Amino acid sequence: MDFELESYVAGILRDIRERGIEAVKEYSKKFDGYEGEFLVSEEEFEEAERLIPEKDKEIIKRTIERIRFYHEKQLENDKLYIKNASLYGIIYKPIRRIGIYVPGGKPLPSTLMMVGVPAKIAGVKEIAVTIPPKNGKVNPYVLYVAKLLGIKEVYKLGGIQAIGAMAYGIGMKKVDKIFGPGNKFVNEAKRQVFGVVGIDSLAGPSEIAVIADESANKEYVLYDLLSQLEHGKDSKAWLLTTSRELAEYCNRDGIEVVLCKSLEECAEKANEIAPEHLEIITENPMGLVDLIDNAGAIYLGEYTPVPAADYFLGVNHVLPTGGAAKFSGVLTVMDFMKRISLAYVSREEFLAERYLGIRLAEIEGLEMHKRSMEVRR
Ligand SMILES: NC(=O)c1ccc[n+]([C@@H]2O[C@H](COP(=O)([O-])OP(=O)(O)OC[C@H]3O[C@@H](n4cnc5c(N)ncnc54)[C@H](O)[C@@H]3O)[C@@H](O)[C@H]2O)c1
Ligand SMILES: N[C@H](CO)Cc1c[nH]c[nH+]1
Ligand SMILES: [Zn+2]
Repeated sequence: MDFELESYVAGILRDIRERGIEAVKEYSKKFDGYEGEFLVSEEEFEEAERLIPEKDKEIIKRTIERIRFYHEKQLENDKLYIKNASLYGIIYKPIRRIGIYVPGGKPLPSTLMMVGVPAKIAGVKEIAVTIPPKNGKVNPYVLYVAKLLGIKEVYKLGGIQAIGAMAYGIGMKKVDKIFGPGNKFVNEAKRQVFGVVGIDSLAGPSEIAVIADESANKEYVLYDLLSQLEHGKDSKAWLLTTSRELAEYCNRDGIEVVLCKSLEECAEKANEIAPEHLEIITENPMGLVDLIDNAGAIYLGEYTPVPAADYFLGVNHVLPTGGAAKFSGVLTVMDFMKRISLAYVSREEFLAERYLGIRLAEIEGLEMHKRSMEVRR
């Protein structure tokens, strides 16, 4: 836990809560050099669309199709059953209003695809998007993706101030849950507003761990490790290997190399790290899957590099980091839905079984609970 970061972010969030839009404006000016309207106008959407080459529009559409294909399979049906003429189960309802944070230090339109597509499949009605502006503008590809997904509410807001604005409803209608990854400031702000709103997961600075043996192609492994370090100075990369030669080849700045005696030891190291992404490039990658409990995503073999998953495989690239893969997982369609417990009990079953509740209410000393069940005829 980074206590300095915690109190730094808490101070800014408190200020935003207390001073509202004035504070949001000040932090936008300070951190993003932006002064002006936050909501993106219709003209800005149109200008963005004009800027994008037709070929790129096709790339984006095809990628969205692939992401949709993968995610449609995740939608769960209500689970209901009837017993003694009573109805029991779980029904699912989409969250009404969500906020999507799109990272903007290096703008990531692919992240809006990864969050927007499952949100739409789940049936979320209202979506607000925030992204830090660059030179006063939103990345045109992000606006084009928003347009394709039918999202009209995009705000030029980044960092802690974007999370505060979405959580407390400042300069926009409050959202019910915030989705999307970000740097350490964004991630910590999301962690701190949890409870005021929901959050998807702690999806902070990118990470990769690679388990590889002597059979792995050294160049492939090295580029995969470097790919995630490219996201920023807080990103992490680990190589867990049984090959001394590979260990030496990948011994570069930013890469933590662990030479292990066996692949089982590599797997156990991976479980301790709980990396966002775990690549397994060994002779028999499937053979290790059973040994892995903690990873946001597991990618097997030479042809499943993380960047392919980041962009075009269709799998989701919003994943837990910083060890959060020990208790949470990849973003799915069901993160955009709430479970609601449903019961419709028949008189016959109620009267036959209420003695259980009546006695338990006596054990707990809750008289009105007991009466509620007793008074019914
Ligand atoms: N885990 C995942 O699923 C996942 C997916 C995609 C990207 N990522 C990560 O998202 C991150 C994106 O980071 P980014 O920086 O490019 O964009 P970002 O939008 O997350 O952060 C940029 C914003 O941070 C704020 N900021 C910067 N310095 C600050 C300071 N000193 N104090 C307060 N606020 C400050 C500014 O408002 C700035 O606009 C990367 O670390 C990347 O690895 C993670
Ligand atoms: N690797 C990031 C997730 O950690 C996702 C991403 C987006 N663009 C490129 N990469
Ligand atoms: Zn990436």
